[in-house]
Amino acid sequence: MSDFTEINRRSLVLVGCGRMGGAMLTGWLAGGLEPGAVTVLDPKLAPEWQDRGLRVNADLPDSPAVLVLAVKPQMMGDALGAMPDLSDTLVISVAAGTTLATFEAAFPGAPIVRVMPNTPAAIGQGISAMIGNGATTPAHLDLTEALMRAVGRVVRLESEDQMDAVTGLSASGPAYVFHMIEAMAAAGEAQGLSPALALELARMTVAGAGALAVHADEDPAVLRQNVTSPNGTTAAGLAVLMDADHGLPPLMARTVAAATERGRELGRGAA
Ligand SMILES: NC(=O)C1=CN([C@@H]2O[C@H](COP(=O)(O)OP(=O)(O)OC[C@H]3O[C@@H](n4cnc5c(N)ncnc54)[C@H](OP(=O)(O)O)[C@@H]3O)[C@@H](O)[C@H]2O)C=CC1
Ligand SMILES: O=C(O)[C@@H]1CCC=N1
Repeated sequence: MSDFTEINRRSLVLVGCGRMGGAMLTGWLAGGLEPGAVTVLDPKLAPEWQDRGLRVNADLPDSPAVLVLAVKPQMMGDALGAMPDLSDTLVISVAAGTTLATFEAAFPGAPIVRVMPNTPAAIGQGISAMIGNGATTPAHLDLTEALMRAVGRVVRLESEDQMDAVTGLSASGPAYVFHMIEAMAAAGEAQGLSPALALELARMTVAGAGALAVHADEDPAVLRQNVTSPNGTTAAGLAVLMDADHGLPPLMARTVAAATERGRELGRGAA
């Protein structure tokens, strides 16, 4: 259980309870956040969140401990425009792109932390990166880390400049992995397996390999070599996948670069 004493006493406001906000809220409630201490603002809140003891689309409490902004970057202007003065509240944003400077303009003098989580947070297996502005104290950063640890691991960044690359790697990354499952399953089907069997094999291969990569002492490169018998099947497959010109490395480099650049665009206010 996380120490949410301060938040339970002063409350938390969550603005936007969609895929990411909902995933985090699930972990926080499981981690000891009291439902009555949470105000959720979301005009189209999913039915699963009704009747859970949360304060839904209610007036904001006086001086909440934390305000979490989890709306799309394109909606952030509207959301910020509806916020009162919250000078004694820790503001946390999970929005891609939107910069600390944008939030500082909306909440002058407030402690603000940008966090970049990912959706495995929904099952407590997320990874979040965080960076605070100049008004954050160690206590603010510790409180943010406690919240995000309730839904997975946390790393602290040295500079906000790293945030777009983090977004392009670990926040968008689950989608790349899900697509890899889709691609592996389709490839298995092309070799004659049934769709259901191919999907089960692909899904569990990615899940098992991911778990092994986390729990094993060896680097992923060594784990890959452990699978690869000289002149065997894996070597034949990897000769295609690891091709320096047409394989996964240049494709993944372009993928993460495109996502990173999109984060920068969103930070400049692009629609
Ligand atoms: N999904 C992901 O994997 C990740 C997302 N993020 C970030 O999280 C944020 C949310 O993304 P995600 O959860 O995917 O988006 P969703 O669209 O699933 O959730 C956003 C929610 O906020 C609601 N909303 C819109 N405007 C307002 C408002 N003014 N006040 C209150 N609620 C509002 C939306 O309602 P409606 O649908 O009616 O517009 C929706 O329910 C984004 O900034 C994104 O960059 C970060 C890391 C990973
Ligand atoms: O696609 C997006 O813009 C959001 C941010 C990272 C993951 N989803």
